[in-house]
Amino acid sequence: MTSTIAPAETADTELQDTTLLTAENVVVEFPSRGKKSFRALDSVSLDIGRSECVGLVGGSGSGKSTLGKAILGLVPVAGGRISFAGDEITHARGAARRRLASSIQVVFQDPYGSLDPRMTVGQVLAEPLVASGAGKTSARGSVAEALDLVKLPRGSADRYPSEFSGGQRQRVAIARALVRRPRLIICDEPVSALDLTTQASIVDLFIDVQRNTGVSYLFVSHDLNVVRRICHRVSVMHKGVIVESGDAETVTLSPAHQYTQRLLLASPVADPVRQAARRRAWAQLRDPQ
Ligand SMILES: Nc1ncnc2c1ncn2[C@@H]1O[C@H](COP(=O)(O)OP(=O)(O)OP(=O)(O)O)[C@@H](O)[C@H]1O
Repeated sequence: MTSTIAPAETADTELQDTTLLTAENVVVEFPSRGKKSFRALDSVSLDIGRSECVGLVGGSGSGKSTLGKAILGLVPVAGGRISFAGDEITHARGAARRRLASSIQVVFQDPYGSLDPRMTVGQVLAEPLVASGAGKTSARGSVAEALDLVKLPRGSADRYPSEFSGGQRQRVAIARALVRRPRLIICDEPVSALDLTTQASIVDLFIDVQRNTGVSYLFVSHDLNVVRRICHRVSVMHKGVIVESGDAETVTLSPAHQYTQRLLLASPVADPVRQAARRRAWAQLRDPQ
């Protein structure tokens, strides 16, 4: 499907640079009662190219969401540097952060909790546009384009979130992220709350949206099978540190780090390729090089 929603304009100076986001040695610490502060991110480095999907996998509490929040300016960064489209945004606040809000969007795990039940889908989607000064006609056009992109009928704009299934609500949440034409979407476990069939259709949707708009994703997940399907590259986090990075196929099927091998063994297995990868992971854990 071809959409009229194009990626946001790029400045001439950026055209040579294919990197959209860079995190260098990022440190995030949280206060910890009675002890010295708890380091949730310890010198984390990662980059995301234009139109690229980079996966961030790891177990619960490994720091995946914290990196997303650091990029969004939702937690203070105690060390290191984050740049977006050539500009440093590590400590961006106020007007600078508000300008970034149209370029960096987020889709959360919970399609039930993330939509206001009192607003129609059209109102949910138009709200950020109207708040940033768009006229009603232009907002209506952008809402229709966003609904097209997520393959929901345009008539969905007049309905309430409660009238939709979990997968359809996640489509609405993706449309809300797209409506301001972002260049990067932080997808924080966006399919984890969905059943397997719906998961597959939403992953396919993310892939289609990327093809149609050129948007980049930081795709946070604990599921190696999901990131192998959608991501170009993957980084693996454990206890606030990136322990392994590489192309998605290699990291998810032939991981080098013991922690990733354990994640692979913990993931459900259905097809022969994954079964072979699991056998290799078992062999490596038993007999490390
Ligand atoms: N605001 C906060 N205050 C104190 N500790 C926090 C805060 N936010 C996160 N943490 C801690 O930082 C660590 C990393 O949390 P984070 O939510 O980034 O993990 P995660 O990998 O996204 O886990 P999950 O998959 O369970 O969401 C955890 O130990 C968590 O308890």
